[in-house]
Amino acid sequence: MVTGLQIRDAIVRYGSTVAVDGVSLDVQPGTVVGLLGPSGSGKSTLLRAIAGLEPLAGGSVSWDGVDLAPVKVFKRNFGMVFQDGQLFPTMTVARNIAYGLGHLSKTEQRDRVAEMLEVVGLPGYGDRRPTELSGGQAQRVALARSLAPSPRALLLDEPLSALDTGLRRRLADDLARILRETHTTAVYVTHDHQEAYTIADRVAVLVEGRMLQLDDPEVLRRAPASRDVAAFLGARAFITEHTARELGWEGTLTTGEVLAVLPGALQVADDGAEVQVVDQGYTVDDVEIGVLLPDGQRAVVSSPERLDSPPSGSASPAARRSRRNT
Ligand SMILES: Nc1ncnc2c1ncn2[C@@H]1O[C@H](COP(=O)(O)OP(=O)(O)OP(=O)(O)O)[C@@H](O)[C@H]1O
Repeated sequence: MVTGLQIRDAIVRYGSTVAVDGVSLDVQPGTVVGLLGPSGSGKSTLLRAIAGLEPLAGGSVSWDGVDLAPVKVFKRNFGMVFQDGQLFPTMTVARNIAYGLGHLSKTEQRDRVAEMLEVVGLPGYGDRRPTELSGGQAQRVALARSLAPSPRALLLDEPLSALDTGLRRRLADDLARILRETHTTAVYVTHDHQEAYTIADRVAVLVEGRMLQLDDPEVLRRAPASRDVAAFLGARAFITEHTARELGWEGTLTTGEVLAVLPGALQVADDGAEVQVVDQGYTVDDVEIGVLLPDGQRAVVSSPERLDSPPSGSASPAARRSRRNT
């Protein structure tokens, strides 16, 4: 029997714009699928179509094999969390979380609110107003409010994007843990690769309304299905087996395959190949050293520190494979 969410050949149009162009994917119960793609790639539109907020021009959205087309938004039993949690400003945190719990008794509501505050790490915050919360706390409350009525799935649209980078990383870890511990079925929209890899069991890469690949993060990084996917994942250089071997790589490629050099794929090593260093710059995590590969392409080598005298760096390749060539 088919279980969970099924999207088949979904098409959403705004006038002449095809925002979602024939996307099919399944979300198994208790798993999280990330929708990752650049701005305007159709992520939010697909999420809204799943929620029933945008009509499909073609295809279907089903739950447990039942077509949801005739089911109204509020009857679909999906929870939603947006970039700005949209808490009711005049209600306390507790009343916000209890909002969808009208079918329970007052005592049951109180217990559920306390349980949800515990889950999102904010026990004792029930009497506060949304204005008395930090951005991160407000998003946790929004999550608690969406989870409280036990929706069959949660649809999250860039829920962390209004937060600063450090908080974002921490909350992404928390969110991943909460979704797993509560066995929540979820679709998670983001344009942040790291966030998608942290939170989602499988990640769908959307570009211009089309789904280019759906895989777990490890497979996406190791074997992007095309140059477009690899480029979106950060590859700037695509090298042949010959060049890869000059860099010390020992694998083999089949005809037509090239290696996509993803961020972090090349590292400084004493016994690596010699390459010309063209520039160096700091990132939050490490130093990025711009180098010229033997075939003249520019690539970036990650290093914990700057090279003091960089006449020739050396790079040990761990480049990732792109299955398709041009
Ligand atoms: N209400 C609308 N009316 C007309 N066109 C729209 C509307 N909403 C989105 N679009 C268009 O549909 C396409 C997909 O937009 P969508 O918001 O789904 O992308 P996205 O991947 O979520 O982008 P972002 O990451 O910037 O939020 C874009 O070309 C956008 O301009």
